Amino acid sequence: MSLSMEEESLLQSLEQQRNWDGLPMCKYQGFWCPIFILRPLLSFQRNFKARDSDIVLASVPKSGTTWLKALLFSIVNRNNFPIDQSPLLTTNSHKLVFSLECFCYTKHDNPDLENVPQPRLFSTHLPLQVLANSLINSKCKIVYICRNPLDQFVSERHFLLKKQRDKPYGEMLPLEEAFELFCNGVHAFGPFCDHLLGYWNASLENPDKVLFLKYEDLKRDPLSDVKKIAEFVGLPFSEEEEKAGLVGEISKLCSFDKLRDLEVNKTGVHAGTVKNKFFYRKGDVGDWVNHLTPEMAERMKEVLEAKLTGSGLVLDI
Ligand SMILES: Nc1ncnc2c1ncn2[C@@H]1O[C@H](COP(=O)(O)OS(=O)(=O)O)[C@@H](OP(=O)(O)O)[C@H]1O
Repeated sequence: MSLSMEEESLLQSLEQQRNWDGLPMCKYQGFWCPIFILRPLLSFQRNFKARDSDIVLASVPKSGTTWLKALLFSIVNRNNFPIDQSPLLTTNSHKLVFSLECFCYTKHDNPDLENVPQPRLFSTHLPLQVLANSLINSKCKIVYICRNPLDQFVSERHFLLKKQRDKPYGEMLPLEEAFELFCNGVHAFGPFCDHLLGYWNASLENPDKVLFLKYEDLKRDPLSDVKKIAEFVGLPFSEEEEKAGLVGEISKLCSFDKLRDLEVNKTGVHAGTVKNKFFYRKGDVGDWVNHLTPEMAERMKEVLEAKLTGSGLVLDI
């Protein structure tokens, strides 16, 4: 759908810049919004009606979204499907948990979301400050995941390079230039520090509303985070479930190796354009050392110190 005249004139009033792969972006309410998201975002802000039972997964791209979608779906639906018949075995998690701005609101201004199975699971890469008021004011839950920004940057760059081979927007910037833009917060849905801080502060102010997770913790001890997520969304594992090993089974089903090796994730395509296999690369913590210099890591440490000091948020880099 194209922009209305009003939206077009809003766009013309906004600062614009290209992402590292040439994708056009505009600065809307403090964040770098890919322009193709602007209309869906405005529709979402205007029309989304949250339910108290909704669960929304939020993240900066490449922070563990695909993984957390699989975990959340499995936790919430554990009484609907036995593990060996999970829809995840034949369907990519992006098709089981819909993105609000990249899917639900892309074709319709006011899509019918009434029939999404209860509790409705959605995802978003949007920063907290632009979420629909209805979502903020309801009792719905937000599960946020963040990641070491160096790993996230490397992951995003690889993803864009692969995507670009299929559908180029323009020239891909050299690594150093892309990194400098990233450090300055210029990337899709950035600045990442503001994104993190928005949800981090909300999780401190209202821990029943926002659960703040780290990719690295999830890697280190998935069982503990799976239990934490279940409790947070009001579906704690019973003693019997724990004894039966269900927490471990869900973690194993959603593990990187298991999901990457499924036929659907080796050959399928997401939203008609992105190959599912692009969502599974290495799934490692600390892979940035193979791609970035110690000087780049130092630069990132300075950025984090300047932005996060005093917030209580510490990222392991
Ligand atoms: N199950 C599981 N376990 C651990 N890690 C996983 C898993 N699934 C995907 N990944 C890794 O997550 C990175 C992709 O991030 P996102 O899923 O947030 O991407 S997206 O925003 O949805 O496009 C990307 O990280 P990198 O490998 O570092 O590129 C994926 O490989």
